[in-house]
Amino acid sequence: MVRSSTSTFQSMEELHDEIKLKLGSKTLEPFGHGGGGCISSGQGYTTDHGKVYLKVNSKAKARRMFDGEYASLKAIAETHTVKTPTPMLVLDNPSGGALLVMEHLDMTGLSKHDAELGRQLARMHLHNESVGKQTKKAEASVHKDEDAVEYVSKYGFDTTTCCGFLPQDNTWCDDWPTFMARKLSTQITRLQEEKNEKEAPELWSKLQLKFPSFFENVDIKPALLHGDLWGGNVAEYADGPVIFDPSSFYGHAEYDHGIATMFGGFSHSFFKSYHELIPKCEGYATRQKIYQLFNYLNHWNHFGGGYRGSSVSIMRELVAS
Ligand SMILES: Nc1ncnc2c1ncn2[C@@H]1O[C@H](COP(=O)(O)OP(=O)(O)OP(=O)(O)O)[C@@H](O)[C@H]1O
Repeated sequence: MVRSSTSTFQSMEELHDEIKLKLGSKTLEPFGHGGGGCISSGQGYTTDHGKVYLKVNSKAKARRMFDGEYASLKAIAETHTVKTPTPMLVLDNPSGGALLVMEHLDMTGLSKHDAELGRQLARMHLHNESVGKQTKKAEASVHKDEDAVEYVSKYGFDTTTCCGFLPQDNTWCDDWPTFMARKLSTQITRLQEEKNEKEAPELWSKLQLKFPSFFENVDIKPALLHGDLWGGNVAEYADGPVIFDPSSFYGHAEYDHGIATMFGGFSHSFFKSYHELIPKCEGYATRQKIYQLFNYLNHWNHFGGGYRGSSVSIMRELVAS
């Protein structure tokens, strides 16, 4: 992986020359149709070392978004549990915004590898815990491994990551309910300030009081999360399942199921194989509402009032529970 500086370029040609230099490739030729998702556009290119995918966004804060995606892809890849495109470069774009260069994968919709993705996601969620167990064993041993991966004992991430294009406050926190309440609070404050919303803040002030009760009797260990695991961010390629476009942080493993169950795309086999490795804990269904609430609020902040009804009704339900 090659990380860039924050230099800017005079033209697209210069930008392409910079990418070629950083990738050590003489060629950089577009292929196929350009594409992209709701937030950014993208294009595949051939290089001397294989195919790469350039994800481009012209927003002023695109650099922060792509730095977060780069760090997330890297963290997931380092668990060796589930395939993600290898991130290569983040560069400022001369015409505004930024771009992310990553490995190109020929992806198709998730179908025959759905159960395998369930297993692999569970292994990714368990990875930090297993690092913790190995660390304890190593502490008791006389042979020290200087290169051993370190256990993460808090909730958060070293880099700001964006769910959509809005930044998530990943400042490290010792306690999951506090971290999760802060995530919700940030969304509510934005609605209050930017959309003059009144009812959601009132409901949140009531919900906050009972918030810790939703997490009683659950042993929550920090797990590396994808952070935006909707059906549009999972796929399969020739060798198995793929997850992409993450906005990672260390949090409660159940969090990744929140958005996964909002828009479909995940089968019974996916959840069955996941729960064979991480069984459901008491209170799972209620906590799913909390994790979905974050995503409804985040969609409301991104895309407008179409998500207001779902957000407010979940809050009312949780307040009354
Ligand atoms: N590494 C890659 N290789 C090949 N195609 C890719 C790659 N990354 C993304 N794509 C294609 O681009 C599409 C959109 O990608 P992505 O989800 O990263 O965009 P986005 O605008 O950030 O997302 P979203 O729609 O989730 O908000 C994917 O569905 C896929 O078809």
